[in-house]
Amino acid sequence: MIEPLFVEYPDAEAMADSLAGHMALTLAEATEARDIAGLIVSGGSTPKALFQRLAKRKLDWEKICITLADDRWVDADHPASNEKLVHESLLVDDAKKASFISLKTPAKTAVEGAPDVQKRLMDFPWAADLVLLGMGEDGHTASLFPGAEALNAVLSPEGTDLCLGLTPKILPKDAPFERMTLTLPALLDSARIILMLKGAGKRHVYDRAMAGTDIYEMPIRAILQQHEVPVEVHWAP
Ligand SMILES: O=C(O)[C@H](O)[C@@H](O)[C@H](O)[C@H](O)COP(=O)(O)O
Repeated sequence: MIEPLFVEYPDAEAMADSLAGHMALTLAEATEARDIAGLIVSGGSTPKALFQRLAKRKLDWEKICITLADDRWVDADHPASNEKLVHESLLVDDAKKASFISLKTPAKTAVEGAPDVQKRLMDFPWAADLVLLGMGEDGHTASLFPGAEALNAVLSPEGTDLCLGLTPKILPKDAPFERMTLTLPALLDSARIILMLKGAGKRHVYDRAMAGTDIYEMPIRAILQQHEVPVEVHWAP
């Protein structure tokens, strides 16, 4: 196994500053090389400071297409919506010119909404130039939750779906909702993956993920232990 590059920062601000620089450079290179860039970002609480810094970068934002690695099945104005976070923290100022593909439809459930989201995602400029992921303390990433009924389907390397609706077996207290998630093959259809982690707890979870191989127990392993896409792990206390 090739170990991911592990970068450690003194604090969360330093991590956000540095990652905003790295991501801006990758996006600038992509818009220059192929006139379009594809960026997949995660929600949750960790990336907000990074989004605010990235939004201030001078980039050809109109050539950048952004979507989410996953979202909670709530309306885009709901406080728990990842789309809301992206609209308020990343798609501001100049970055407003970027195009955004939402993972939410008016369908009642994410499972019912998945075919429409799949159609929208066909317009994303695959392969993604950059995927920004987070990780939960249970070892999930995007919404690839351990124990979820649809986990087999979302992790299947032969799967042809870009996204699927899924309900976490244990609903996270801060966001107890059904999810729409990109599948593992969609997340791996990318040139570079950045995993952004904050706090001692996640450092411990990361070490545990690297110490075992069962991707069903800790789905983040399917990202950390694959050989197709280079992964960098960025951590701050
Ligand atoms: O919608 C979500 O919850 C995510 O996209 C999820 O995969 C997130 O990245 C991790 O749960 C970490 O979340 P925190 O940054 O809030 O710790």
